[in-house]
Amino acid sequence: MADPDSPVSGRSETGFSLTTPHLIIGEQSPELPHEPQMNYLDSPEFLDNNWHQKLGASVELSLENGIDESQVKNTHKTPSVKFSTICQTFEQELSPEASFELPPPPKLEENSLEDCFPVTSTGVGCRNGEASYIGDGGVPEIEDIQSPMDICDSEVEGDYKKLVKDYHSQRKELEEMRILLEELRKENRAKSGECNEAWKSLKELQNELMRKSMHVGSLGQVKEKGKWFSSLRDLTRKLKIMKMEQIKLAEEASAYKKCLVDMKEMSSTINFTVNQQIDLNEHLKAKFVEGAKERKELYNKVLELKGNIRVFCRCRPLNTDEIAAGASVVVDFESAKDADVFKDTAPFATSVLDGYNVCIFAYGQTGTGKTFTMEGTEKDRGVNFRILEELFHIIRERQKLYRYSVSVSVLEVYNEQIRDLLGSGNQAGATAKRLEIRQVGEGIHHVPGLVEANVSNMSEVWEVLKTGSNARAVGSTNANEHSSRSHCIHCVMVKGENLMNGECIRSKLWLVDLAGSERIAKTEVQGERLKETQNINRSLSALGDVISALATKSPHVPFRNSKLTHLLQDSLGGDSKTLMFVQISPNESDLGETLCSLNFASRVRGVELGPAKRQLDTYEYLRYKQLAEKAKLELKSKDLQIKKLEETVQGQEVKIKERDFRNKSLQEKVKELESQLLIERKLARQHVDTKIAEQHIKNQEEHIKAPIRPPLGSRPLGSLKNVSDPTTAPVKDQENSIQPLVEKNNSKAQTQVPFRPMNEFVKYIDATEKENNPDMVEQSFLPSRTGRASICPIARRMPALPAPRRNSLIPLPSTPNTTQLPLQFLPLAPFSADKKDDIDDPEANCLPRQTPCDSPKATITKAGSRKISSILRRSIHKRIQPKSPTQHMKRGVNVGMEKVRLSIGSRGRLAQRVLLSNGRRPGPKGMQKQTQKEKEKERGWNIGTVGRG
Ligand SMILES: Nc1ncnc2c1ncn2[C@@H]1O[C@H](COP(=O)(O)OP(=O)(O)OP(=O)(O)O)[C@@H](O)[C@H]1O
Repeated sequence: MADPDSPVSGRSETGFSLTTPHLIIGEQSPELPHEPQMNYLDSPEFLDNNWHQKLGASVELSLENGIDESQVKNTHKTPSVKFSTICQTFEQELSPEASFELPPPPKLEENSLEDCFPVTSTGVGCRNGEASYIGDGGVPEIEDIQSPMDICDSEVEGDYKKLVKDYHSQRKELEEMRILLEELRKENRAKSGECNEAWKSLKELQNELMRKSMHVGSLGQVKEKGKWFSSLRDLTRKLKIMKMEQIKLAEEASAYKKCLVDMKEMSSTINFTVNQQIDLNEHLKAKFVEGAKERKELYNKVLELKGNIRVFCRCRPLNTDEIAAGASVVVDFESAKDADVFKDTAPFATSVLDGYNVCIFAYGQTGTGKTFTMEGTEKDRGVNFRILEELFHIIRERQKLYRYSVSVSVLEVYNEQIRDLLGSGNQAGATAKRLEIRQVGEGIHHVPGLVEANVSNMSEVWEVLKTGSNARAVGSTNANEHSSRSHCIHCVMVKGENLMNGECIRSKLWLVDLAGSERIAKTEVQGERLKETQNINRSLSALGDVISALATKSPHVPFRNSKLTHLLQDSLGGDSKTLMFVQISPNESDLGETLCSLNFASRVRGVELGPAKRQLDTYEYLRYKQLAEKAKLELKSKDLQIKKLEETVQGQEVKIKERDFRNKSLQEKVKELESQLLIERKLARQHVDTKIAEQHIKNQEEHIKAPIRPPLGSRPLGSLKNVSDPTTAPVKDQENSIQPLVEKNNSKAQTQVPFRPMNEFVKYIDATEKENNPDMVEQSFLPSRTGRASICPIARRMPALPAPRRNSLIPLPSTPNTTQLPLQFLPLAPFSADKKDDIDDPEANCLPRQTPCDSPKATITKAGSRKISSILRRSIHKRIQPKSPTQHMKRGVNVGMEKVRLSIGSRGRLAQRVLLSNGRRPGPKGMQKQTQKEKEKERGWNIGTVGRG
């Protein structure tokens, strides 16, 4: 509703309202003289004069945009409605809400004629030159007038009668005019009601149009379309990234596949070759092992046949002292002269390297040559050197098949004490370290802290042997005596590994130079020497006991009865080989000792140790077993790694397949979205095109069907006779009424406003690329695509601003741009009741002459107005959305239809409303923030309120 305080809407001088349909009262009031040369404002002739160009402003009316109040204030003049001063002059300021009602005619005074026409000599005249109503009773009839003979002559009488006659005629005409005026009032009331109804309907139409527009906008889903495009771009970008990743993964997978195939081929080839070699080696190994085993068995069988405890008796020759003393030789055997003792000793070296424990010791009386046999001299090497030499010789021979390590320890047992001859305690002044025997395993005894000198060649062996011999001599002032009262033991420890089958052995070679076995009674020693002799005899007796136990296969062997037997436990048992040298003296004086030694040798010789047992190195065996298990675990881990690698490759392949599937699904989704978008767009275009085409057709039909209502008030009161003349008046009026203004103007509109078909716009927006390209904004058709028309009474030429893109299909606000509008849509000229002012005003000549109210063509106008009203009602009831503006005029009532601008071609961008009237371009948010009052003003009617400036 209009603001009642507004001077325009509340107290409009024209009686028009911004929000209500208005009535236009023609310029020709009854008292105005008829000027045939003046044209009506809305006549085609007048329009041809381009009078609107002289007008200062025009306002375009539409439902969506009203006229700014300030603009209305400044740009129009509101005429007042005036009727003839003869009849009545009034200025009625009509309220915008109230219907247009003419004020009631003034009551005629019955006696006014007498006042107006006093019976004087001057006759009837007008007061102040204005006509007055004369009552019926106050007007004398011609017959009733008495001729004043004294004051009037015949000439005056004639004038008087003529005046009376004119008075009567004018009185009749006045009555007719009153009747006509009453009819017009009634018709005015009816039209006002219709206009109100039409206004209400138009408001409903406006709301409906807004809903439709919003619906169309929602159909387009313009906002969502932007989101869709952004989502499409994101999806496209993600798709590209995923495609790149897919390509990389595919390349990696193919490389993995190739590598895997190559690796498989290589591994299969290598495995085949390795398997072949393994089979061959296994075959050779088996053969070799069988051969070696056979050799060992045969060799061991030979040794067994010879006896595991072999006893050699060696008799030294008489020395120079004995020869000088004339000692006799009691021992005589041919082999005693054979010095080649070591020939049968060398095979024990092979047994040591094969893993057998060997014990070689020399037993005999003091000075019989035990040390000479075991150690020898530099020119004549003893058993120790020779057997070690033989040992390293065999090692060299077996170096391709076996790997050996040899270490040598030198110790002595003196008075039942073990002494390390290679240790630091053997130096002068040093305290000898006491060593103990420990059993570290089943049948394995070890002396903790005993120095083990690693040797790899005979020079090293010789150095070790020499060191031990020197250490043994340091401990006594008399080296010969000391050596006779202690057991000197060389322990050669051999560790061997069979390189073919990994078999390891750990064996010992005991080389023992025993103390002299003299009888105590013979030596008659006392004190410390007796103690030494007792210890020596005890140890030798223990050795005899052990050998006796072994010979009798006693379950208990007393190895621990002495340090000597305890040390030699590993090599005196049934698992070892033993060689004993029995040293005897050939001197007759030593015969008893020689017999004792031979008896002892006889007992040892009779011992059957049984088959020897190989000393396998269980430690190395366990170690290699652990290594084998570790290798198996590593092999399993490698297999697991290979399996994991294969699983990884398979997983990558699965991922690639999943990504391929995902890419395909995304591509299909993108295609679906694009197709859906195109369909939505086409539907929106078709909908809008259909609406536009329907509205255009209906508007054309309405313009064709709507007859023009003859203007009212085109004649003065005095021209009533022309009305009565049916032969002349209709001819002239026919010129204005035959061709409706709307129709004429519509023909011009068709030439001036070529409504472009929407297909022209659609062809620019079909390309999807242009949708996404913001730079591709339509340019050429934007100013003309508006297709807007105005029903404003006055148009003003304004340069057309380039229409920006729209965000929606919401109808745009109106614009005063009328450069391309058809003339029937141009605003009407303002009505001015003041004729003088209008005449003086040069622009007033351009104003239309409205149909006077007293026009004899009132009946025709009424019929035309009824037709227009019926059309209007039908159009309202049909709720047609008027796109093209229409103009309906009926007896000064100018009913304008809103125009709707529908613009399409957002092409994927948010459309924007275009406000051409004031250059504003409010966005959707700005439009929403408008107050209801402003919306009503903008969407309201503003007919006749513009262009007056
Ligand atoms: N077969 C032999 N040929 C020549 N000389 C020998 C032989 N055997 C021993 N002799 C000489 O006999 C002497 C004594 O020898 P030897 O020291 O080896 O005897 P022994 O038994 O070790 O004495 P002891 O018990 O005191 O150690 C040495 O001078 C040595 O040269």
